[in-house]
Amino acid sequence: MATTPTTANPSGLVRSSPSFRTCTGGSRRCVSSRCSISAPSLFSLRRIPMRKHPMVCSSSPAINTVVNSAHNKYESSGLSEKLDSYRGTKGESDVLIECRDVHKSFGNKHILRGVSFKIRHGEAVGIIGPSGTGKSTILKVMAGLLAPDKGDVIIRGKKRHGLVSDEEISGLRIGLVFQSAALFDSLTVRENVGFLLYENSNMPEKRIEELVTETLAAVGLKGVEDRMPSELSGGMKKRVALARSIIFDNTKETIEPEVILYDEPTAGLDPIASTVVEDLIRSVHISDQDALSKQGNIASYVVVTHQHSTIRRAVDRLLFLHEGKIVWEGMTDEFMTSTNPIVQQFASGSLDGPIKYV
Ligand SMILES: Nc1ncnc2c1ncn2[C@@H]1O[C@H](COP(=O)(O)OP(=O)(O)OP(=O)(O)O)[C@@H](O)[C@H]1O
Repeated sequence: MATTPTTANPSGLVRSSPSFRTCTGGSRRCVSSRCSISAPSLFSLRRIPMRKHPMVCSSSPAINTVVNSAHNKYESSGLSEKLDSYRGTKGESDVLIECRDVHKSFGNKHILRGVSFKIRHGEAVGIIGPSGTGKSTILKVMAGLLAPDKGDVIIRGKKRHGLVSDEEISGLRIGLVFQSAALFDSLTVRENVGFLLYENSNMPEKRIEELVTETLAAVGLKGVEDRMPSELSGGMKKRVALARSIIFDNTKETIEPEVILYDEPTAGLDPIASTVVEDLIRSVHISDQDALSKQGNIASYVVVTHQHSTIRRAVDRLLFLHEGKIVWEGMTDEFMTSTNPIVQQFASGSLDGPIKYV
């Protein structure tokens, strides 16, 4: 991806639920697009030894957090509605995240130019498109790491103002799993996976340890709790990152649904390791069962990917992003037979067609 985070920037820990917040009250948030952890929150860690505290993102380039509060008309292309009627789900009650006419620029580069779509409860959605077209950017906007310059992000019917914060609308947890896995190098696998619980929950350490072991087993990893990230293969790191994103405080009275956003989860893996990760992504979804034969608890997920195998195995519906807009959307099986020239060129990998590489 264009913005691979360093291991010091655990972007995969973004959560939108107060119970999982990464920022504690009054602390200065690091607003780097790669980091959602506030320095004081890290330094106030109670249960991870001080000497092991991960380096905090030191650069915090200001992000333009101005949200145009004027009502932006939803410039629907009509595609969402077509799909809604196709799937017989016209209601709004199952929409967990909606991006409505989202625009985002970096300097004079206009990356997102009016992106609109909805993620519904139970969906497995892929975002595909040429390099540099803004796929990672839209994931960060959905996660609340970047604020749109214009347009809205609506979480379960409520507009999010600015970046994800302590005051984030409760009712939905959002996990973001970065391509690089973004594990803390100086922490063990156990500490990485249990990080947010050690920091933010009142769960006894013993219970967190058990939960970490259980969650690692759910992603097919056993006996790696005491290993350091440097002792893991690339595929194992991705599975640890996945475990970190699905672990949650199950002692709470109310457990909100969770959406996970995966940024190129199979990039850099061999075909078999890719299959393992693709199947894991499916297995933690509510429609499936994890490695412990327990029903998954992830309500919906969104995967940014370039890999055909990931599209085939892990995704039901696709959004095609090109030049900052959704130019096509459809079910996965419609992708290869689409007559849309942009889709055809992308699917075939041809140099000839509307997509120009400079
Ligand atoms: N924080 C940032 N500051 C400046 N430019 C950025 C920032 N984040 C992304 N960009 C630029 O925005 C564009 C889109 O980046 P993004 O990573 O979203 O693309 P992508 O579609 O995910 O690409 P790829 O498929 O190659 O990973 C790129 O030109 C990138 O350099």
